[in-house]
Amino acid sequence: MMINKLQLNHFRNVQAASVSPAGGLNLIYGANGSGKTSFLEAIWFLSVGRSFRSHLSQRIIQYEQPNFTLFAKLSNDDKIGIQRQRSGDHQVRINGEPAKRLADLASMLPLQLISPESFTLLLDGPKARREFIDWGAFHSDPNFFGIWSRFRRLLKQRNQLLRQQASARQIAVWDKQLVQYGQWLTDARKAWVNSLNEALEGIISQFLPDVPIQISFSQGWDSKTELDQIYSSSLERDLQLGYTVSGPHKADLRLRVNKLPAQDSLSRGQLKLLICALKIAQGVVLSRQQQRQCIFLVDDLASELDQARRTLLLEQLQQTGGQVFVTAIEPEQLAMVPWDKKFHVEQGRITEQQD
Ligand SMILES: Nc1ncnc2c1ncn2[C@@H]1O[C@H](COP(=O)(O)OP(=O)(O)OP(=O)(O)O)[C@@H](O)[C@H]1O
Repeated sequence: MMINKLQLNHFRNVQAASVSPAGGLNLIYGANGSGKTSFLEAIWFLSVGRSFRSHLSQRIIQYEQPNFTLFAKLSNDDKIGIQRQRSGDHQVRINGEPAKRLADLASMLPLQLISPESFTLLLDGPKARREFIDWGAFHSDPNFFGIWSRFRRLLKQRNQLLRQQASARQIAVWDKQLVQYGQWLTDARKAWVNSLNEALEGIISQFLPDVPIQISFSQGWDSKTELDQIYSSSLERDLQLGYTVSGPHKADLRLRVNKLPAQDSLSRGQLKLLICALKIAQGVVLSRQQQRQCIFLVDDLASELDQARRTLLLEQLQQTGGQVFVTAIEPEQLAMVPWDKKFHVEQGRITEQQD
């Protein structure tokens, strides 16, 4: 999937912009504070329905404006429109009709973002890595979202019962369904991680050839024990604590170098390369399994990477065959690949540059 046309109105410092990006490599360049990240943020918003920088959508509306509007026309002619009011009201339209759920946007526009915020994938707790695995499982199976949502609701209900000190019999009623959905989720996650590992091998051998990285899936409970036994055997402890300690909601992706957590062993540049490898692998698996291309947004590609690694990263992104948006301060920083289109951003004005 790619974006053929993108329009932004009153989005951060962009008053109005209409661009037709290339299907391949797009460079977005301009000085600090010109609006490059805002451009990527707008694309992200169209897929996820929120920002990757601020939890408050009001902050994204251009100062003194009542709302912002985003519109994208995709390569299959689908259209996505989002308008957000300062009051908090918002409208999301897909092909002119109100969208039923935000997940529909995500499945229309699979995206991977590589930005300074992406370091949370390795530096923060397991939540970000779980979301990372679930991105793949979500795109690989249309049933994933429904089952994942039901699992979360059931877990919430179980935790509520635990806090209310409900009887074991009452809780067991919920556990039966929780086990069913939880096991399904876990199998879907395992399958995705297996495919991801295959794709990762090749990419990591290029990005970090001398670093022995081990990647393993941790399902969230002792793998030698069945999930129903986990829920029943830990019931007493769960009741004492008032929440469910183990289960698929604790799943994680473990990344180790010489048996140590990757974040404790790798340099900042190596961590960035590992994150890039993980994100590119997501797109590679998606296109292998679903014959769908993922869009890559790369904010400040040049930072923390030497010239050789910048070239390698750009080449790998290009090889995915997906649409790529990369930001840089100066185009000379990334002159090693032929850009399909270049856009200059200056004080929120976005203009396509001809060579
Ligand atoms: N709601 C808003 N209304 C108007 N301007 C805003 C709003 N929010 C942020 N800005 C401004 O928009 C500009 C664009 O920020 P952005 O982060 O997109 O720049 P950038 O080109 O990525 O910069 P850098 O190279 O420093 O990362 C900044 O100058 C910021 O102060």
